[in-house]
Amino acid sequence: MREIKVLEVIKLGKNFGLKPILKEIDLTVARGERVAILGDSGCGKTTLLKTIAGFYLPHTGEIRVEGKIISRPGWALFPNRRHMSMVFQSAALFPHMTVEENIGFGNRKDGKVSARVKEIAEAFRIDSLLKSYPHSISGGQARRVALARALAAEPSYLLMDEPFTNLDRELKSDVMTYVKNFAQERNIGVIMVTHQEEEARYLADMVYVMEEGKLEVEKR
Ligand SMILES: Nc1ncnc2c1ncn2[C@@H]1O[C@H](COP(=O)(O)OP(=O)(O)OP(=O)(O)O)[C@@H](O)[C@H]1O
Repeated sequence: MREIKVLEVIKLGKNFGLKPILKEIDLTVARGERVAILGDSGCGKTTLLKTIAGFYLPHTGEIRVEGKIISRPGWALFPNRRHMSMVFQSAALFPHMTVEENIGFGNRKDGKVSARVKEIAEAFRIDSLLKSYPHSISGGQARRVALARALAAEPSYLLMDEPFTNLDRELKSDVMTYVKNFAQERNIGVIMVTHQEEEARYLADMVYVMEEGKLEVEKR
């Protein structure tokens, strides 16, 4: 049988307490495809990404990667076994590690990885910070380190929660172009959550809109 290289979210539901946050979400993202999700604050975008990444269990439905179930009610494959990288809204760097160690985290310390870390750090203009610790860098720099860490792992799927906020215009454009090319060249499936329509249209092949826990293809 032909291998299906696709991430499938099927009728996914998630509650916090009694409140339904995600309602029967269906979403398919193939390797090499880029999807953006637009939506107002509080509609459930972060909850969806964290459920796909394996940090939350769904209440209904399931998530499959290449045909295999990775999340269903009562069971989820560990986040670090999913070949996914998640860029959190808060950057979430490891405070006791240098920028270089943060970016290289999760990779074997071979020459290939250090060359990749160096290349990404240069592209994101954080190469002068490699020996610094997260407490001594700015919010925009921390966000670029978080993005660099996610790319350096060369995931099959990249999940990004508002990844380009805090970056000035010129830098944002360079970083977005680099992420887009990186994903394209390596056949990485991307799901990005954002409030910015411009970012969504630039990065993604397909834009969805989320409203009160429901996901629909954007109607233009
Ligand atoms: N851990 C949690 N426990 C209880 N309620 C939560 C939790 N996380 C999120 N919520 C609630 O779920 C709803 C959706 O939150 P979520 O963070 O997914 O929204 P969002 O669309 O990502 O918002 P924003 O754009 O502001 O980041 C909100 O009402 C939020 O208060």
